[in-house]
Amino acid sequence: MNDSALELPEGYDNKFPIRIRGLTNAFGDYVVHDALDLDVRQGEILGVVGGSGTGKSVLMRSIIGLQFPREGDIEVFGQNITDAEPDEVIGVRNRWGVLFQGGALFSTLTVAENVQVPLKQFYPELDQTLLDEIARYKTVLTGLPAEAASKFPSELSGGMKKRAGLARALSLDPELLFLDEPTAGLDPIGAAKFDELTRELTDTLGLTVFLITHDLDTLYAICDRVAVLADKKVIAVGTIPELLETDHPWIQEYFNGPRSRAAAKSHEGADDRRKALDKPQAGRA
Ligand SMILES: Nc1ncnc2c1ncn2[C@@H]1O[C@H](COP(=O)(O)OP(=O)(O)OP(=O)(O)O)[C@@H](O)[C@H]1O
Repeated sequence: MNDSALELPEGYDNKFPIRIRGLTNAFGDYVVHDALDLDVRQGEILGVVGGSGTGKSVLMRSIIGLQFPREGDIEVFGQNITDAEPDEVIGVRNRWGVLFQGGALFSTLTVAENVQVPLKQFYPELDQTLLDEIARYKTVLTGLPAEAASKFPSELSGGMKKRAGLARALSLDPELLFLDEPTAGLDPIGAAKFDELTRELTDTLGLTVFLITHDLDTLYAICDRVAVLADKKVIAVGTIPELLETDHPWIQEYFNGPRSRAAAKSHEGADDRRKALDKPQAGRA
């Protein structure tokens, strides 16, 4: 879909599809982020964690232009999107896909029609036959049966809705994928399958993934690095072993707690398996 190649700014080397510097977000007097910095590396799945209300979703919304920051710079593919007019960043906006919490599917549209929404928005010239073909392909790509394309969200299970939301997020062949708590509400088997799908699609499609989660299994199973939000900033970013070396109390409590240790144990070897698959080491600190 992205034939309308974005003119990358001179000097941009695509190592960091997202760079954030000095980001401040506030609602009235309530400051959510205060001079937050973050780099997301090309090709990685970056897990974003933090206590409830630390601003993970607000951070994601800032990057995709749904939250106007009070201060700071956000570059996506080398282009500063914070002070740009919507028209100026259209070439960036069609290079990302978003799976919002809960899927956020349009309930009156079928799965295929949901997948076609971004296509129609960015490529109004596409004819219906092609739109149907793309929607069917994206539906199957996310592990749904082809028949699911003609179903309405109310006819799908929770796991199927997530996959349908993912199909829509992938409709424009994005390079960047934003996932907001993708496994929330799924049973453990469904969650593990969704994790596997995320890893597989990331590797085969060459995606960079910004993944907000509370799911420790997801962090251990598929994330290359983890960014920790606390104290209005990203206080640390690295692999889980690297984070364990930091002495911030929240990080210690989070990753050394019994649930984290259980998740670590059940995913022992996940890192080695990823390396064995010869995954490029982008995203490794
Ligand atoms: N539109 C808004 N108006 C006012 N306050 C908001 C708005 N959106 C978010 N907030 C506040 O910003 C803070 C961060 O919210 P955010 O949803 O980003 O947290 P989060 O880290 O994603 O939390 P959770 O893990 O519970 O989903 C919260 O205190 C929230 O109440």
